[in-house]
Amino acid sequence: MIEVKELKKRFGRKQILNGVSFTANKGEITCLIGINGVGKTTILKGIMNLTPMNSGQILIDGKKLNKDTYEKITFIPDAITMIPSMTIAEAMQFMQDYYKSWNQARATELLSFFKLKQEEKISSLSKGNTAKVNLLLGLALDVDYLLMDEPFSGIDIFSREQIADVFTSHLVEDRGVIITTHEINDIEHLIDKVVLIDNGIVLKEFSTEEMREDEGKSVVDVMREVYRG
Ligand SMILES: Nc1ncnc2c1ncn2[C@@H]1O[C@H](COP(=O)(O)OP(=O)(O)OP(=O)(O)O)[C@@H](O)[C@H]1O
Repeated sequence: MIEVKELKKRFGRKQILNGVSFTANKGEITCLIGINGVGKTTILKGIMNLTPMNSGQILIDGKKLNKDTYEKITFIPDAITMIPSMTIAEAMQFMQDYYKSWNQARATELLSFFKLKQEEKISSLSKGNTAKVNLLLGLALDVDYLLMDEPFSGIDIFSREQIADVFTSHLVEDRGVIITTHEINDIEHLIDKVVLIDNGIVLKEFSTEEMREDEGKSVVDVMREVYRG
């Protein structure tokens, strides 16, 4: 389980996070939602220690962040970080050389799942295929937790559907996923839990199934209530 406790973060005079707490379980997809600039990416970077927090605590399976906990998590940013002149095969080789946790069998499976050709250069890929390669490079690592920043951003509906399908496949399996997205409609049926961030705090944290069954509301219904009052 990832436990985020009372995270606070200021950029200059702007207090972005003001005591954010939530948990994300293994085997579940937890979705961070909130309007632009509310601090969703900052939270993911805080969990990875890429952005130092002013205060708060993060526990991974009960342990504070350390070298071993880092090997359990990977962060998939919203844009590919590979050199554009590389082919997909070269990018995969780079990951294999760099990460002990690289799982070549899973990478090969993801290539065919996303119908990608490994001889293609990253610079010549469509936006949708670039997003898929970006996901492939993260998903092929044998880690327990995946943090994904806006994996659906700026891509067409068919690519979005294909990317959504990976979440219900064994390629995500029993891993814990924290995802940020604006395309909630596409993935509402996949999400187990929602953490709604507003004004630097967690306004609501709920199970999508309980919300549907107990209150008959979708995630979008809850968002409308919160943002339109
Ligand atoms: N390195 C930085 N220096 C200064 N301000 C920053 C920095 N990183 C983020 N911010 C500010 O912190 C706020 C939160 O940014 P963040 O990217 O976490 O929001 P977000 O919820 O992910 O937004 P979006 O939905 O647009 O992706 C924004 O106002 C942003 O401008």
